Amino acid sequence: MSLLTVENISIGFEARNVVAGLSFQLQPGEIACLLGASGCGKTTVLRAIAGFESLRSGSIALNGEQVSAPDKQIPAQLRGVGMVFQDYALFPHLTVAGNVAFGLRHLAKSERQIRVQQMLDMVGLGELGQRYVHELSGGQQQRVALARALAPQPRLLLLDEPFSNLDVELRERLGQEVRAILKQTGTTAILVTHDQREAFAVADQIGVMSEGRICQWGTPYDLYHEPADRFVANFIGEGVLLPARLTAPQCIEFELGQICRTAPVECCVGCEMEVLIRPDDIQHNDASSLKARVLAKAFRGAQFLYTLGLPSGQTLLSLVPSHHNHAIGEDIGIELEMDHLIVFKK
Ligand SMILES: Nc1ncnc2c1ncn2[C@@H]1O[C@H](COP(=O)(O)OP(=O)(O)OP(=O)(O)O)[C@@H](O)[C@H]1O
Repeated sequence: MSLLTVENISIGFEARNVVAGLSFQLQPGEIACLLGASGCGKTTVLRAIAGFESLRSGSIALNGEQVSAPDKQIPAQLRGVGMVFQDYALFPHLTVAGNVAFGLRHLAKSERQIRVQQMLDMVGLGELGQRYVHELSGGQQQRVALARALAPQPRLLLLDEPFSNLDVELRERLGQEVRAILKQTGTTAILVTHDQREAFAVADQIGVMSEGRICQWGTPYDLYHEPADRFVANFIGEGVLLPARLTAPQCIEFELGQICRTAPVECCVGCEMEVLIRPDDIQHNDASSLKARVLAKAFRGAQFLYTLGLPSGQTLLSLVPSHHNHAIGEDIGIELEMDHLIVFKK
């Protein structure tokens, strides 16, 4: 049985619907992410699952038990759902251990102390239980918030932009750490974020959201390599869409040449389409007769991300090992190496 079933929910404020007919399911132990631009309704969905927003239509069930429907709302404190907020919402007047113990008042003192220490050890703060929150770094505070939310062993953990106050590098590292902790404890969780690197680091399944709907639900790999539409293709990863045409039942021709493979759209010979070219589809090869001009370059450590101009005026992106350091304005040889063919009908 699914741990969480969100079925066709709509949520609105006054005349406006901000979530419209949204559905998804989570299996026990699964980590999902709702990913989307600011204002698309991610937090509203999370709040509805927690029990803080009412539904206009649809239903939410936890372990098969309906907890939300238009005429029903089980109170938040009875749902067994934990939350980690963007600002951590830690209590400044309590020690780290006091914060983690907050949701454990139902346990006997000795049992509570053992659980608090286990949680702090798990998040790598075993020695810091007696510190106060202001004596910790942002990353340490984030871990206290996680330990506090996990301590009562919620059946579902909701994380609302939990890394947004941290710098980019720390975000990715903590994202991986949080994933490891959730997996270790078998916790089912939903992360809400607008940052796809964070989503990729943490989630098993991602729902890409736009205007209160889920456009595509899938693994990070599938979203990147098999985006369902132009919106997801543009939102996930980098890339450009180039004009193309079907020249034979299984051959697509465009400015960089011809690819003969079954196109993942129904289309007649002669039909116009667009092909998605990711930076990793374009290999640098000095010996290639296909040339493109370096228009811009961004150093990414091991690689450069080159923006390349084609003779038609179209631009491309290419990830090239950074020992190939070419100047802006230089023409370089490129070749196409595509494992995944992604096309959209015009
Ligand atoms: N209590 C409320 N009253 C009226 N409108 C609201 C309320 N809460 C949210 N909204 C509106 O609903 C829409 C979705 O908000 P929500 O916070 O769910 O988006 P989000 O995707 O989480 O955005 P962000 O990443 O900026 O937090 C926004 O347009 C927001 O202004």
